[in-house]
Amino acid sequence: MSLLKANNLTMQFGGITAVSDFSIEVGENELMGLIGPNGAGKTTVFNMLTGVYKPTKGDINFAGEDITGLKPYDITRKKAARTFQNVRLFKDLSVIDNVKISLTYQIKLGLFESILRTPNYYKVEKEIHEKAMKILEIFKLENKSEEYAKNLPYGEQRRLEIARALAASPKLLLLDEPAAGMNPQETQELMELITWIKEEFKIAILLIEHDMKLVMGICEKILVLDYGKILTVGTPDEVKNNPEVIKAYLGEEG
Ligand SMILES: Nc1ncnc2c1ncn2[C@@H]1O[C@H](COP(=O)(O)OP(=O)(O)OP(=O)(O)O)[C@@H](O)[C@H]1O
Repeated sequence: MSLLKANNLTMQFGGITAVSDFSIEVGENELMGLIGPNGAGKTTVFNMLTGVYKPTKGDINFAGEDITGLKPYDITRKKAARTFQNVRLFKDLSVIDNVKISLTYQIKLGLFESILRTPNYYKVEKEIHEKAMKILEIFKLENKSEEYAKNLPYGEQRRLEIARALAASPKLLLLDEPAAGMNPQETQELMELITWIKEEFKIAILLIEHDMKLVMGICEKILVLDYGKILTVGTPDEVKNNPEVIKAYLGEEG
């Protein structure tokens, strides 16, 4: 069954059509890649799917509900969480607090309980702490839990961003160039981690990535965008051997 189904999404900025007639279906436990040359419209697609932009046309259905036009906050609550191309962390908070923020979104503690610090308040606080530490362990950041997010090396900041998104217990995780700026070894480790997350948490993942090795190595299906339009959708092998895809990429280099 498809978890995400978007039909004929179009995004215009003034006279520019950044994306036109974009449709996508992502299954409940599918790992899908969104690729395309620079400026093809990948981030614009993410921005429409996560409520940053309201599509000029088209509709988005997520987990059986129409989410077209909802705000990012509401879409995260409906369990679609994302990361950004440029890392967006709370840089002046500790590593663990970045994760805790996502977790507290989901916990309903009354104002009364928070102000009076009732026994339930401490119980919930402890649970949040333990859950946050577990998530940090997955991303091998448990020893850095008290460091400022801004002091982490770049590769670890990227991992922390994914950790924070995962803390929102998403059904769909949208990753915008998760391996950007990582060295080959970090990229390899991330590939394995993304596949593991998909299997362990039984979630769907949609990722934008320029690193072809990463995309081809882990995605079950790949959607190729070019000049705001879908060029093709298929398995890594189908996409790799598609002459139009080869032309679009060679065109970029030439
Ligand atoms: N807010 C905006 N206002 C005007 N034009 C925009 C806006 N956002 C994106 N665009 C334009 O839409 C087109 C697609 O941009 P987008 O960033 O989605 O591409 P991309 O495939 O993510 O590129 P890259 O791989 O370089 O990140 C570009 O021509 C871009 O200039």
